[in-house]
Amino acid sequence: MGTLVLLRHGESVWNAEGLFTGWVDVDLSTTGEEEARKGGRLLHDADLRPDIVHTSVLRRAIRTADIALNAADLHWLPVHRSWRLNERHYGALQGKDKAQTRKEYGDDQFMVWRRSYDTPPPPIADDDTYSQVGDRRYADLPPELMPRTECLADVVERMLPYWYDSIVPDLAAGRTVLVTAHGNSLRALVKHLDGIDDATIAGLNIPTGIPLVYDLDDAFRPRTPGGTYLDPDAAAAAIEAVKNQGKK
Ligand SMILES: O=C(O)[C@H](O)COP(=O)(O)O
Repeated sequence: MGTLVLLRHGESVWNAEGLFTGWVDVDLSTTGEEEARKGGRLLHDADLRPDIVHTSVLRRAIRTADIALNAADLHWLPVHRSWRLNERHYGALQGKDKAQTRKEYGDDQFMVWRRSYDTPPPPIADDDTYSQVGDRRYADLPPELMPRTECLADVVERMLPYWYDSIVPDLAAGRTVLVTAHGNSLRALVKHLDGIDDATIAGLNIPTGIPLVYDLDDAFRPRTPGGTYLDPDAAAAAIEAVKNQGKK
């Protein structure tokens, strides 16, 4: 029931520099801003008109929604933000260079930290420059919910309440819903939607800035498994680039 559009934020400054980002609040690069505009134009050209937007509390997703909506002439839409749509907290890897980490710890450990379903990176110390402890935007979060690291299973667990409580009701009301979020929070959502098993999800990557459209049935399951990218060729190339991060 309803149409769901998923949009990963455009390239961020730290994506461009090859750094693990997680909950660090970095901005879009100029390439990322252009990707967001292109994402909005793709929506417009496909005649897809979201009625409502859900995004994280991180600047790269918020700005992507803003730029894309502006390009689609939908800048006036209501937007809801939640920490539950944030990127996966990357623990002590936040701020670290992906290629260097891969060299230092080896391919296997690197991939376990990036893509295993249930092994989180080591936790970040509260006094680390890239810790979010004390960040005002999380002041209302019960302390036991504030992550110091997360694996994808943790993201599924904290994202799903938002899916059921905030996004599904919009879909049930017949709205077209745009979710502008992050590589791993969207992987968590796609895992749920498509019923992907814990091992197979390791091979799924989400490209930046290309809308992925899901037509949902009455049980809020995709009519077309995997959904449809509005620019499939660009998506395939960008997916390959995400996969190869850290291999420079
Ligand atoms: O947080 C990050 O570093 C990226 O946005 C996602 O990174 P990944 O593709 O290495 O998980």
